Formats: sequence, structure tokens, C-alpha cells
Amino acid sequence: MNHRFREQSDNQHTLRPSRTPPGLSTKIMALIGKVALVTGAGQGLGKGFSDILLKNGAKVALLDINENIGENTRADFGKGYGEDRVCFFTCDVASVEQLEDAFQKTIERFGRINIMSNNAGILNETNWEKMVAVNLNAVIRGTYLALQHMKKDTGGEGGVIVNTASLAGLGFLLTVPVYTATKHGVVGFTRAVAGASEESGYGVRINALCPGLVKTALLDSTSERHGQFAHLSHLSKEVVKKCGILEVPVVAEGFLQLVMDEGKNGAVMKITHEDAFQKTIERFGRIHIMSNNAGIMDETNWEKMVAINLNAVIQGTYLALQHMKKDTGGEGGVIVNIASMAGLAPFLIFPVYAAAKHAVVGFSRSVADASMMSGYGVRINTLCPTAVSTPLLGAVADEKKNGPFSHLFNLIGDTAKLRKIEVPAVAEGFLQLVTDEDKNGAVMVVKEEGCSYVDFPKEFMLDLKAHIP
Ligand SMILES: NC(=O)c1ccc[n+]([C@@H]2O[C@H](COP(=O)([O-])OP(=O)(O)OC[C@H]3O[C@@H](n4cnc5c(N)ncnc54)[C@H](O)[C@@H]3O)[C@@H](O)[C@H]2O)c1
Ligand SMILES: CCCCC[C@H](O)CC\C=C/C=C/C=C/[C@@H](O)[C@@H](O)CCCC(=O)O
Repeated sequence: MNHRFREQSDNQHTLRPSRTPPGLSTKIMALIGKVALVTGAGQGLGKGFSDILLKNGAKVALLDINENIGENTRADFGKGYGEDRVCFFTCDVASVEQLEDAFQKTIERFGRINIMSNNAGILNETNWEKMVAVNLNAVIRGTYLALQHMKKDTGGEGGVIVNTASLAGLGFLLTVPVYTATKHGVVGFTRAVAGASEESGYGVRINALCPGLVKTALLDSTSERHGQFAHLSHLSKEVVKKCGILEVPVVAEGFLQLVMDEGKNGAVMKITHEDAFQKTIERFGRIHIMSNNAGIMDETNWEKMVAINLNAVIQGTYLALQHMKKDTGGEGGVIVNIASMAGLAPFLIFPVYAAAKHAVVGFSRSVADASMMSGYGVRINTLCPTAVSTPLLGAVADEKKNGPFSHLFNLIGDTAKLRKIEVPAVAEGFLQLVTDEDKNGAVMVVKEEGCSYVDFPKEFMLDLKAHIP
């Protein structure tokens, strides 16, 4: 299934026009050396958020009320990312003293705080006062404490706060009215305090994340957790059926966007299943062939180019695998990822385009082997055409899209004179990769002379077995 990261806009209730354009802005917060504090980090979403922050170079203080799971997670991350980059503090976020103490200890350990994730949350409609204390009051307190440490007017370095709300913070769930209230509270508080921080020149962005149902322990519901409306729990099951269940890493990607995108303040990101795959299945019953073809050429807006030309190809491949792989009831199939000759050779003036396309080649060849070894019955091939006569090539002649090497623009000369092949020739090659059942991990070049397969030199093969003593 596909997923949708969408910024929620609510014109009627927006106090002023949103200052953040939809999609990624060009200013990205670098995470290397940044210090993050994540609550409820022992498992579930908090663990996923911590993981993605560590993966991107941040140091993370994990906070959780459960010492056992917190310590285990710290040990895992310590092994994977280095003991000096992660620590754990036992902390009940509903306790003012414990939360303040955890901030202090984080500063003592890492010297500062740049990123705060107010994520800890529970589902308990019976002890609803406790739920309000954890899901709402502690988010407010965590935000205020983080602001105190980060705000620039009192010597802080600025930073970003991401509050975990829920889709139930935008809509409602009949079985969990108080949970719904706490999450609406988080959304409202976040939007208001984000505006206040901006007006006050604090240099701290504050955003809210609203995922639908996510596969975590929070969903192991008991009737006690559903309180007096437990008899309506069949209605929750209907919601689950309608919404589907998200995986933690998908939500973590959305979280990372809210952290890194310097253009986002007061943003409310909704994460639900995108229904492109679902709609295709509803219409045709199944999917056998996936072509990850969408791409752009823009060295100036290179982050966006990487997101489309590489990240989306990875995402599309994984989603297609989920639907097609035989071990979970799929019928098998084939995925063809569209790279370029620039995925095999250096490309003057377009180095990031070349990097993304090289990565598509490497990713597709690796995942093709992995799919075969896993018995998925899904082949994955790559197509590398030379210059094709389509509007994409307009970028070559567009100085604005040439990025830092636009001074070499004149070397290209007249693009009309560029040697190009036509779309049907590329389509022929594409069809071969789809239909030839012997081709998996194949990389096909399409040039004026026709189609040929790349024969990678044997010395560049990674023989894993040879590396195991
Ligand atoms: N799972 C979902 O479907 C879903 C959907 C939308 C939003 N959320 C929200 O995501 C957040 C994380 O939930 P999850 O799904 O990862 O749940 P989870 O139960 O897997 O993890 C929650 C973590 O928070 C910790 N925690 C609980 N109370 C705490 C407290 N008082 N102080 C410190 N830590 C505490 C727990 O020990 C646990 O490690 C919550 O705010 C939840 O409301 C969850
Ligand atoms: C009983 C399980 C409780 C889990 C709570 C989690 O936080 C997950 C909440 C997930 C789904 C909530 C769904 C709400 C659905 C409707 O109200 C929906 O129509 C909301 C749409 C909101 C919008 O699109 O703006």
C-alpha cells in the first residue's frame, strides 16, 4: 500500500494564512551533531523516531516510563550507532519533576537540546484523568520546557518540536472520546504555540503529526482501555478496516520531514494510507507489473529531485513487493525502475541527477537478488536510456535548473541538436524487461544502436560468502 503525507489545512479555523508552502521547502535542517529528546522512546513510534534521527546523524536521549524496554532499546541503538550517541533516562512524563530532571540530564550528557519529540501517549478511557495528564498536559509541559532550553532570545540555539497527535486529533473515534479530546488538544495547542514562537522570534518550530492506526502496542486494546463505550468496539474494527494499519517506519519518515524541513512551523501532518495501490486493486483486483518511472531534472532543487528520482523509487518498489510477493499471498510479478545512462556514467552539470540514477541502479540490482533469495517471485530490472525526446530534456537548456554548475551551461550548446532517441524505442526495451522471465537484476541500456544489457565486471561483484570466514 502507498501512504499519504499531507499537510492538513483548515481554512475556517486557521488564524492566519499558512506561511509554509505545501511540499518540502528548500531549507533543510542538518541533523549531524544535533541533540534530540524523545519521550515514549522505548518502543513503537518513539523508538522509530529515535532510530531515524540516529540514522541521520543526531544524538538521542530516550525517555520512557518503562525502564526495561528503554534500557533494551538504548543497548540496541548503542551497538548500532555508537554508545556515545544515545542515552536512556527513566521518566514518567506526567511527573513535572521527572520531566524537568530528564531535560537537565540530557543537557549534562550532550550539552544542548535541538529537537524535542513529545510522543509518549496511552489509551485508557477508564483512567481518563491519567490519559489527559500523559497525552495532553505532558505534551504542553514538554513543549514549554523545550522552548525554555531552545529559544534564541535567552541564548538557546533554536530548534524544532514535534508533537505526536493522531488522526483522532482531526476526526473522532466513538469508542475513545477522551483520547480523541487529548489529541484535538495537542493539535490546537501546537498550532497556537507555533504561531506564538514565530511572533516572539524564538527560532523554534513546532509541528504536529497525525498518523492513522499504526502497528504498535497501543493498539492491543482491552475493554478496560475502551471504558464505558467498550460495547461499541465493533465500530473501531470498522475504522481499522477502512484505514488499514501503518508501519512505524512510514510514520517515522513523516516525522523526519517535520523535523528537517525548515519551512514547516505550525504544520499538521496527516499520515494515512495512500490509495493509489488500493484503488488499482479495487479496480483490477491485483497488480503484477510496477514501473517506477516518475522523475525530474533540477539540480537547483536537488532535495526534491532526490525525493522523486530515488526515494519514491525505493518506496514504490517496497510497496509493489508487499502486494506482489508470493510468501504473503501475492501472485509474483515484475518491477521495472527507470534510471538513465546517467546512472552508469558521470553527467556534466547534473551530478545529483547522476547520483540518484546510480543509486536506482544499485538499489534495483540489490533488491532483485534479495527478492530472488527470499522466494518472492518478483523480478526487479532497471532501464537506462540515453537522451530521449521528451520535455524532461528541457532542463538541460534551462540555466535555472543547472544548479551550481550553471557556469558550464554554454558547453551544452543547442539542445535541439542533441542526439536523442524516440519514446517507442525505449518502450520496446521496457517490454523486454517486463516479459523476459529470465531477467532479474538486469540493467538494460537503450541507445541509438538499440538495446543491450550491461555486463558488470566480475571483480565488482560482492560475494558475501567469501567475506564470511
Ligand atoms: N499506534 C497508533 O495507532 C497511533 C496512532 C496515532 C497516534 N499514536 C500516538 O503515538 C504515540 C506513541 O504511541 P505508540 O503507538 O508508539 O504506543 P506504544 O504503546 O507502542 O509506545 C508508547 C511508549 O510510551 C511509553 N509511555 C507510556 N506512558 C508514559 C509516561 N507516562 N511517560 C513516559 N513514557 C510513557 C510506553 O512505555 C511506551 O514505550 C502516542 O502519543 C499515541 O497516542 C499512536
Ligand atoms: C481504538 C483505537 C484507538 C487508536 C487511536 C490511534 O491514535 C489511531 C487513531 C486512528 C484513526 C482515527 C480515525 C478517525 C477517523 C475519522 O474520524 C476520520 O473520518 C477522520 C478524518 C480526519 C480528516 O481527514 O481530517
